[in-house]
Amino acid sequence: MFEGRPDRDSEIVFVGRSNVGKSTLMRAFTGHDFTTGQKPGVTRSPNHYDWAGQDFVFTDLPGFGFMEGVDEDARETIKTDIVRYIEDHSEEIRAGVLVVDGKAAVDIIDRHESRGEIPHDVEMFGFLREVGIPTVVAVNKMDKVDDRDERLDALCDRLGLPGPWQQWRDTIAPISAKRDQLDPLREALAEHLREQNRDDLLGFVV
Ligand SMILES: Nc1nc2c(ncn2[C@@H]2O[C@H](COP(=O)(O)OP(=O)(O)OP(=O)(O)O)[C@@H](O)[C@H]2O)c(=O)[nH]1
Ligand SMILES: [Mg+2]
Repeated sequence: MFEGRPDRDSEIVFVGRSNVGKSTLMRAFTGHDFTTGQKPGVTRSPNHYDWAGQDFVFTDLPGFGFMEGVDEDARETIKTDIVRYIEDHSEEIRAGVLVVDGKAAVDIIDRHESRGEIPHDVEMFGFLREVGIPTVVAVNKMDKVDDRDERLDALCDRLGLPGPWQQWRDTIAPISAKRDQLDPLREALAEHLREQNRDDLLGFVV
């Protein structure tokens, strides 16, 4: 199980498959240099980041799904731990950021579905919403995507959100963490905080 969470009343979590850019995003939001890597599975236990005297913490959770050199059992354990962590802290989690790779996500989802499996991203999106956590899908690596609107509409479709994607701006945020193009995500998170009357936390996301 994951230990060492700072005792904070508000939290925003980054979740997603391996190698989608969660740690890169965390660095962009906090200015702190977390380990990121070419190899999936770099982050194996949560990275927490908080500020002295502030009742808020960002958490970068380990990636799930395929990881080279990590066997099936270990992957399942990581995923179970992530689910449990989110359930245990659902009261504190003001928003969940499900990070996906904008170029690869739809193909991976379709591949799993064609095999009769539930795709990790679809499962995690449903789970976060079921637990009652306002969720933003950060569609990352958009710098690599040419057919932007088509990709985003297809992703909405797979997540059960009727298109066009533009009507889901508080849920679908196309970004490039690497290029520091994060405004759609910052705005979506700000909207969710405002809805919860937590304007006091806006400074952490915008
Ligand atoms: N092209 C592009 N690459 C990116 C972007 N964001 C992250 N990457 C790259 O994707 C790779 C994985 O990034 P990480 O931040 O380590 O991914 P992660 O989701 O934390 O991975 P795990 O810890 O394994 O779950 C790195 O090589 C990043 O530089 C982006 O917006 N565009
Ligand atoms: Mg990471």
